[in-house]
Amino acid sequence: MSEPEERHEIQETRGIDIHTTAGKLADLRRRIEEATHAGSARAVEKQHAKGKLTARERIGLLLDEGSFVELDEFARHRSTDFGLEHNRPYGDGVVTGYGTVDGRPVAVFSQDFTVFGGALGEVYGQKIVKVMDFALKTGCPVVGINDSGGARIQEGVASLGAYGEIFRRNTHASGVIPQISLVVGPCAGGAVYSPAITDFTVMVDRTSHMFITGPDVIKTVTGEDVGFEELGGARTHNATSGVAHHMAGDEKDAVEYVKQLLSYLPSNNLSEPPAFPEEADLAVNDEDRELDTIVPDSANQPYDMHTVIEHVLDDAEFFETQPLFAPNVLTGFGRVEGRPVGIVANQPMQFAGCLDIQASEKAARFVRTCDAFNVPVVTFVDVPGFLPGVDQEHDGIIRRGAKLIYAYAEATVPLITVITRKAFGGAYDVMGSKHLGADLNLAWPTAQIAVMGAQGAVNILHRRTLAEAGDKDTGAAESAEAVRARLIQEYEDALLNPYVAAERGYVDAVIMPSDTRLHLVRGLRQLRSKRESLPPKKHGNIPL
Ligand SMILES: CCCC(=O)SCCNC(=O)CCNC(=O)[C@H](O)C(C)(C)COP(=O)(O)OP(=O)(O)OC[C@H]1O[C@@H](n2cnc3c(N)ncnc32)[C@H](O)[C@@H]1OP(=O)(O)O
Repeated sequence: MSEPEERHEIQETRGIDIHTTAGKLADLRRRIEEATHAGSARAVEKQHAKGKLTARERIGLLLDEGSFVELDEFARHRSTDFGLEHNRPYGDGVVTGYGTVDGRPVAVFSQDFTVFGGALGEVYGQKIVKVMDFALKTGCPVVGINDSGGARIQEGVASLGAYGEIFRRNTHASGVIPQISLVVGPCAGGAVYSPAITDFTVMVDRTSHMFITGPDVIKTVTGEDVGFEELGGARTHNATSGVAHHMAGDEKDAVEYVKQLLSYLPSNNLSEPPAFPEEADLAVNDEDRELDTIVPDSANQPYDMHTVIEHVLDDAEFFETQPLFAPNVLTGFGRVEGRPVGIVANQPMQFAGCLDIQASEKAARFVRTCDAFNVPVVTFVDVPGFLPGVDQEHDGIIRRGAKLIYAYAEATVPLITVITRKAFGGAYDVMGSKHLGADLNLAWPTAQIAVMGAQGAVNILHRRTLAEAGDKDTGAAESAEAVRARLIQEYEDALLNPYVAAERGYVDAVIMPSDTRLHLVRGLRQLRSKRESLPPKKHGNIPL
């Protein structure tokens, strides 16, 4: 049936005369109704049975009530292959538009699995591209809600082209407007690269899957047996691959996380993150004083860096990103005096806080996100160095660890670094050091800023003395162990402190731990007017 015939039939059956104004209005209402229920009742039921919401229900959860304005509601494909001409639902399987989150403008697209399994065709792609361009022009974040079987097979290369257009928009929008991906169903094949380019990806435990090639293809090609969950479930991408930034228990939790994330980010790179101006009480209180005893006497004993972070942030609220990935470095947002800050911190509870490949990449990406979106970075340092190991070397710790240096060195947002304990070797330089451009570098009296720890240093510096002491162990005035202990003590007293660095201005102040919040408040206030620019260039060449 041709399109005019089809339309005529519908009008007749519904008793609408589109030659009258009332009829035209009724016709619009009918079309809206049809567009709103584009997926079959059976498909919606199946969707709910899987514990998943529909595309429109998700938008309803995300946006402020009544704020959603839909675009391209009546767009539909014009394909004629494989019988597609008989199935032309309004919207073409994706709901796009704009609205507000906490009163702030946000653009959104929400893939509708109940229509063609959310598979992306030419028109569907054009809708996404249009809303992304709209967001870029108006300077508002884009939230992409992904639940799709990927490229619409019937539309072939037109579908692949549409993906390419989306990837290009993702790239051009990167660092201009925040882009957040909610993956709430399948996201397969090359389709995964759109979320991968965005700033944050949130997945839902058990119902989200991301993979380039699925279990069947893997079985055929490599013989490996793996299920969807293990291959590309939320836990895998949160804990193992680092693709995702949050593993939500359900879709409500996922949407809540996205809303909170947005609250720390500006609408675009030319505006400031939203602030709740409130003046901090600068008097040191009992809670602040708890930090004076947090660092154990023994350098080998860990403490939880979360506690330090929570003590300096407003209401002790630390909104962590990627908590399950590379837990030896902590990243996330918080507020100081109502203004967002990004936190990067070594975590002595994991691998003694060593930096490894995953931690370096996690922190580097986070620093760059903060820098792109005008969020000051506060860094807490307790790092014994880079994690030793053949795997680390062969997997590229040199190239991949360099990303963190690059990220700090090119960041022009306010940078404040607090060394709580160890800052050894290259890791000292990497973790927001003065030398990479931090604005204010503070150290606690417990800081140990040196090339390496005492054991390693004494072994190298006093190898001969220790060997001789070992030879004479029997009957010597001073046992080998006593010699070692004395040399360690000498090294610690001479070099394992913050004062050698302070003498050189590498740290701006040695502070009481209990004064940390006070220093952050004052420093961040002062740095609000910071202006720094880098040499003009097309773009840098970060070691990828
Ligand atoms: C640059 C991008 C390149 C790419 O995207 S390459 C990747 C291409 N996509 C894929 O390989 C995934 C194909 N789909 C699947 O494996 C499964 O449908 C998937 C996503 C795991 C979901 O499985 P189920 O939950 O069991 O759902 P289902 O299979 O019954 O699908 C529901 C309806 O959606 C349809 N569908 C799914 N993926 C499609 C696609 N790519 N193109 C066209 N139609 C597609 C599927 O035929 C089914 O339709 P119907 O309800 O039976 O009419």
